[in-house]
Amino acid sequence: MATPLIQMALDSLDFDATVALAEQVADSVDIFEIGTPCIKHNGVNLVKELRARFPNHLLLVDLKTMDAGEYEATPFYAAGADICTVLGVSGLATCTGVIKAANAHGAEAQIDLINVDDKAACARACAEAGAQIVGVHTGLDAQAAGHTPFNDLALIADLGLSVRVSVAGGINQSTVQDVVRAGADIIVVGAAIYGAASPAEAAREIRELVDAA
Ligand SMILES: O=C(CO)[C@H](O)[C@H](O)COP(=O)(O)O
Repeated sequence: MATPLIQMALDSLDFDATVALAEQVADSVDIFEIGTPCIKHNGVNLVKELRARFPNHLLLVDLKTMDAGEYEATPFYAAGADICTVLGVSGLATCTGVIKAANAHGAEAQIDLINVDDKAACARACAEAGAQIVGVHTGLDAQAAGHTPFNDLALIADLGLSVRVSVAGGINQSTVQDVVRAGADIIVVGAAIYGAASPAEAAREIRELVDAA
């Protein structure tokens, strides 16, 4: 199995702080995620800025699209996004719209399974529709209520679908090797890096743990 990719979630609202944080952790991560609050606050110009500064990193825009999939995602792919996210709860028509926009730009669509009741059925349907990535995701509010993504990751990874599986939701130094072993292809880390005293050092630790798993 290939070494999983590490995705750093940039969840600040501040444009300059987001760019500065990306600079600090760039050596240790593969994908920059522009988090949902961040992209809503800063818009497509932040995609262009990160694309220009980091031509060799993948760029995920966490749109969490809920409707008008193709229309909403198209300008972000055009600005340089490699991956945009769409909510599985939006339904297949919206997911298919984002997949269509991704394909038109030689890019990828990620279906976020957050709050989907039947995650296996949604993942299967979206894989059949051509999605490249499904995201197992315990959001920040669900984390605050004590939830974790680990059981859902095992469920989705064990389906053996022809999509990559991403996992997000409070992953940190003590759990990152477990999610590698559970079959995650993309590991998302936000607070464990940006909330650390040294984000650069925390990102290095995560990299070493993933590489050693
Ligand atoms: O998409 C998100 C919230 O909806 C976060 O970016 C994602 O959960 C990663 O952050 P953390 O590691 O802090 O959970």
